[in-house]
Amino acid sequence: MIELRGLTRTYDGVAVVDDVSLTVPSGEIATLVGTSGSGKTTLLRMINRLVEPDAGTVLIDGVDTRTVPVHDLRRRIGYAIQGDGLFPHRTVARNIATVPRLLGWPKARIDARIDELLTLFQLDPATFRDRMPHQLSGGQAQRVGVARALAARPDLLLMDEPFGALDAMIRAQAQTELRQIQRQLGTTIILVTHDIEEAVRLGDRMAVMDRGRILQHDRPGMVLRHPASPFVARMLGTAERAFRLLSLSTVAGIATQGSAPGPAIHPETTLRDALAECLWSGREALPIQGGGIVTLTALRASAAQQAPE
Ligand SMILES: Nc1ncnc2c1ncn2[C@@H]1O[C@H](COP(=O)(O)OP(=O)(O)OP(=O)(O)O)[C@@H](O)[C@H]1O
Repeated sequence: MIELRGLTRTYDGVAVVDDVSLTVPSGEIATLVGTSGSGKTTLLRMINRLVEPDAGTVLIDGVDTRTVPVHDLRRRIGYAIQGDGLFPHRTVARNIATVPRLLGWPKARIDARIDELLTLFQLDPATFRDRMPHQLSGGQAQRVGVARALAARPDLLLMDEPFGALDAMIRAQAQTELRQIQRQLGTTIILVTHDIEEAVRLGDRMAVMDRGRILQHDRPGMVLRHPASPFVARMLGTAERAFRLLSLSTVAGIATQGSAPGPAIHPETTLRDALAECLWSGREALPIQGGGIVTLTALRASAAQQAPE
């Protein structure tokens, strides 16, 4: 579990992070969204002490991070940033190996880990292991950046816009991969993003920041249904809220028996995507792979049920 208590950081007399407290239970993903300059990156960097707080404490599993030598702390915490932050003169393999080498892992274990991570991120090890960062596309470099952050299996992973340079398709894929990896390893993740969709999709809880303060911190469904203020509602995109809520559930939950014409959809398809498919193809119902159908009526009923009173 990670606990931030009363964290404050001031620059030029302005508190850019202002008395922020936040608890993230172990094995959860907390997403952090907010206006530009609201202090998200500063808050994240106070956790691994790349920025020292002026006040407040960070506890990781009950241990005050000030009592841990900074280099030990940074080795234990994965950190993936926008851009990728790769060392330009090191191969992909050497980049991924950075922390395992510092920790003194045997070479065979490091090599196996590099191949495992490259495969996980759909980068063929034989092709990519010896490439230099400038020989990668932006999206490939970002995936290597995330692989490097995960290399030593950190319990805590801090991510600052890690998927910013990915196109929509690879981005969705990278998000799914991150979720799978996180579930497998039980990693606790704090992820800063500008993408509300990403925050809703990935966050067990999401925090909304403005001017150094957290305005709301709750399950995405709760934030969408009950934004704490008109400002939060605007941030979430007032007109988009209904669709974002629909993207939190899959058709498996509202499937009924029956048959319907046309191509079948996957049971994990979100209600939002199913609605789009109904509208786009002009169908009143869609067959689901493996049996059952989802109807437009059920989609509308589900949307109405989720709407705030
Ligand atoms: N080293 C610094 N010196 C002075 N001011 C700083 C420093 N680092 C950050 N700031 C200021 O602190 C505020 C918060 O910055 P921060 O990068 O944490 O915001 P952010 O929410 O991550 O922004 P964005 O979404 O635009 O990336 C900004 O006004 C920024 O200009």
